Amino acid sequence: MSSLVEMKNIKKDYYLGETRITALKSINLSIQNGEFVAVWGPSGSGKSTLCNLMGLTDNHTSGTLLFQGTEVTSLSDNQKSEMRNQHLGFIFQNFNLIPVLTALDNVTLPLLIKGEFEKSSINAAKSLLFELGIGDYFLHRPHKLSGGQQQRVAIARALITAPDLIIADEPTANLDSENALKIIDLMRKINISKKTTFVFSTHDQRLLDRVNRQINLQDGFITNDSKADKKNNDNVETNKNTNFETKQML
Ligand SMILES: Nc1ncnc2c1ncn2[C@@H]1O[C@H](COP(=O)(O)OP(=O)(O)OP(=O)(O)O)[C@@H](O)[C@H]1O
Repeated sequence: MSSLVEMKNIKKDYYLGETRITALKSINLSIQNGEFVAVWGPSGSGKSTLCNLMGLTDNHTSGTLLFQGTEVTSLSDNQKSEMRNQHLGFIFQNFNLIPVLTALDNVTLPLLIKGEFEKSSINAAKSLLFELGIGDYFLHRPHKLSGGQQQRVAIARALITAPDLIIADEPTANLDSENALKIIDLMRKINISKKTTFVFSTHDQRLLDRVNRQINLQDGFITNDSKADKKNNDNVETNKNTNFETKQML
């Protein structure tokens, strides 16, 4: 079976006028279904660029990028949008919830965009919000929610279409360290229980013991790509049956 994402000799250049900035230099990696991966590195090392390429929201300059075995450069913009809608979910550091919509409407929207029926979409969104511990807040607009609560709504929105891969670019950057750990733990529980693959970027080394694989970036190169030992994973696996009801901790 093919990898979820495969990058071979990926390079990404940006241009500022005449000046070329090479953000990624010869990246080789593959992401398998079910992995929980942190991309870690200092500011400017290329984490967001890598997330954007994996999320099919930007184009690489050279090399080969396969998503579920399909060469991405062979796809039209419409086909890429379709692939994003069908297979990918996104979580952002600023949460990016629509301010005029309630938590419930924010989570329902991706299903309506996909053409699902309104009633079943609302029911699915509501039940997911309860599953993630924020059901009591479903009629709140984002500004009435804490950062941790907003990020939970954003996680629900990313998850509602049952994507194969969720890309989270610095999902904890705007959270205090306690809530940052809770959000990563929530993502890990979803990863285990729903088998959703996660790739998230961070510059926070304290989050790395929560992952089963870390990819370190420095100046556009992968300097380390390591998987956690089995023991570490087993510790997380033992939490498999805990539910997501952690609202008292938010
Ligand atoms: N749109 C752009 N135009 C020009 N240069 C860019 C652009 N986006 C990123 N860069 C440059 O590419 C390099 C990698 O940037 P990137 O945002 O991917 O790094 P990062 O590790 O995510 O950084 P941060 O943690 O600060 O977000 C940096 O030198 C950055 O200045």
